[in-house]
Amino acid sequence: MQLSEEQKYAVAHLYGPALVLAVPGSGKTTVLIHRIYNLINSKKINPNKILSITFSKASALDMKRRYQTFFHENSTIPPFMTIHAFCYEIIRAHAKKESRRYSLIEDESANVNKYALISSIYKSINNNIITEEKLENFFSYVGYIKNMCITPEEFTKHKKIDIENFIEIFYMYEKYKNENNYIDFDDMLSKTYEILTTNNKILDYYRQKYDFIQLDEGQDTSIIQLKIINLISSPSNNIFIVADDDQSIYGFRGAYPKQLLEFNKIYPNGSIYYLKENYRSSKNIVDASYSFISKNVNRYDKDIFTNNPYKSPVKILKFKSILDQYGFIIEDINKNLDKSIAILYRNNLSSIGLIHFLNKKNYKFYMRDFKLKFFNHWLLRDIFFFIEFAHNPKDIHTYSKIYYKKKGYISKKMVSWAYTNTKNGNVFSNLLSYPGLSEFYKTRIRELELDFKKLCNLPIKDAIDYIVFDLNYNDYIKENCNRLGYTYETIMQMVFYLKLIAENANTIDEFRFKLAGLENVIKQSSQEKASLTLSTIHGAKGLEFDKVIIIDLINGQFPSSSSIDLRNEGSSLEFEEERRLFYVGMTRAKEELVLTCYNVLDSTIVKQSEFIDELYRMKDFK
Ligand SMILES: Nc1ncnc2c1ncn2[C@@H]1O[C@H](COP(=O)(O)OP(=O)(O)OP(=O)(O)O)[C@@H](O)[C@H]1O
Repeated sequence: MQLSEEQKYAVAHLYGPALVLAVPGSGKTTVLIHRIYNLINSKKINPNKILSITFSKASALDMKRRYQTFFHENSTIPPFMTIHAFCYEIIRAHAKKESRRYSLIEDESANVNKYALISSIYKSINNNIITEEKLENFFSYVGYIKNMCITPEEFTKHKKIDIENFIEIFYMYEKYKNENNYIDFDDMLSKTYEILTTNNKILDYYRQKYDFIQLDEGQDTSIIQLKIINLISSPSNNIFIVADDDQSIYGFRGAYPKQLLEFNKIYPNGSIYYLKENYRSSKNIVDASYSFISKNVNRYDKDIFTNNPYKSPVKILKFKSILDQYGFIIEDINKNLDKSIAILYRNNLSSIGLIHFLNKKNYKFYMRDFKLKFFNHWLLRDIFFFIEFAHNPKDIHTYSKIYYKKKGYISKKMVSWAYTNTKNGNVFSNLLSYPGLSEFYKTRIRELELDFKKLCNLPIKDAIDYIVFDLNYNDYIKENCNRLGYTYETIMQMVFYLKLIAENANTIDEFRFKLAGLENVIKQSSQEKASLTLSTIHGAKGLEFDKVIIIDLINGQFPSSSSIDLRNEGSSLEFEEERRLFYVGMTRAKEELVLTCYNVLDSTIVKQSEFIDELYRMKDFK
């Protein structure tokens, strides 16, 4: 590969701080690995003295692989590490000196893990069980606080928090960890910073260990991360950062690209290099994505160009239904078997229906960063409870989990009565013997019994509809989804996927079997070597494909409903991050980019993404 003049200029940078501000596909990673090679081969620097810090484990491996393939290098490979791995090394070195041992509490299977710990602290303070969503939010807030170097009090001043007594729980969590030598991922950063600022010996050791530090994806570096890197690279300040502020997509975790804009304040003598040429994408894709991102207000304006030719126009396809969208994808994959294709989406959930379809047609795919939350979701558990109870109406235990989630006017008192007064009959006959029951209630209970008898005989797909709409589980969803951390639309999307999977399943065991099969396919797909990749856009950061299809472009999904609400209230930070995410998705494509949406999900009419409206207004995509 022949480096361009602007790339050569950056690669040749030797001493002192440097920031490379670059556009997508301009060779940031390429420059990083060439610079290492240059330092080692032309400047005879010891490879072990050049540390490259990446954002994720996957990119550390990717960069190492690219370095080896590019230079056929089998001698000493310089270190490529995530910031967390680097920090953990420092913590362990410090612990050894102090004869202490820290245990990591990230692993869910460990005896003491952060999830179990917070669940128990939450219960002791709020006398209530924390939901999975709140638990996830809790750690996301903690991550933000630690990465931004702020206090929980400062954090809650500006953020609406859905966790009761958050500050108290935060401090109890910190205290417990400190007293018992436990750390989580976020502590790796704060603890490292604490060690480096209080222990000169360790600081000096690491300053001497590395003469050059390179930082990839600088736009997603948080305040604490940059502080650590600044400390280690000082006083020589041989720090080389590559970044694109338009690709900053981890603001919710504390990424702080603004500090790049202040680079010259931190390092008045620092050099700034610009990489403006996109080598990856066709001219159509570069033009469309550039016009799109220019809508963001909070950004560096920069020139972007490509010498690549025009290829297929960017396509926007609107289907009648989500099923038509899947149909198109299958057809399209068949036509492009020789290409690398990525199907990208905003939320992990989007993959469920698609995987079901691909699996039915025996397509192999590689999947990145899937979380198996869907298969453990409360919606699924509730639906199983309903069907199981329909088959065993004597099972008061199961009934007690659903009686308040459906129509029927059954009170807690009545259920407790049925618990203790189990004659031999089913739950309904026990309920009917509740003392002083009026005719009104008796009629309702008899109706309910008939409802469950009917449910018992339905194929699973119809049973799901019957539970949601005839037994009014829908009302429970509407009233509770926000409290449980979901939009109503998301839950309805899940209901739809469950019905897709349940097709042709007549018994609950068949349904379980299908779900387990799908879960298995997903687990295996992370090991598959296939030309088709399925990924969230977050997971596809840094990658490239011949063809990219971004699916499910529905307003409320992408951009997310919370970002739209906040934008409408006057705060557009989150909305701009959604736009950057969309931009990252668009710029993964080399030759072809297809954006798809639909009118109807199940029987509900949905609205296409505002981003599609924006693109339509900018260009003629027909
Ligand atoms: N000088 C060059 N000539 C030809 N191809 C190049 C050149 N520099 C980089 N490329 C190619 O352009 C593509 C993008 O490069 P790279 O992945 O390094 O970009 P990037 O800036 O890190 O991308 P992004 O930030 O969008 O993930 C790769 O396929 C790379 O091989």
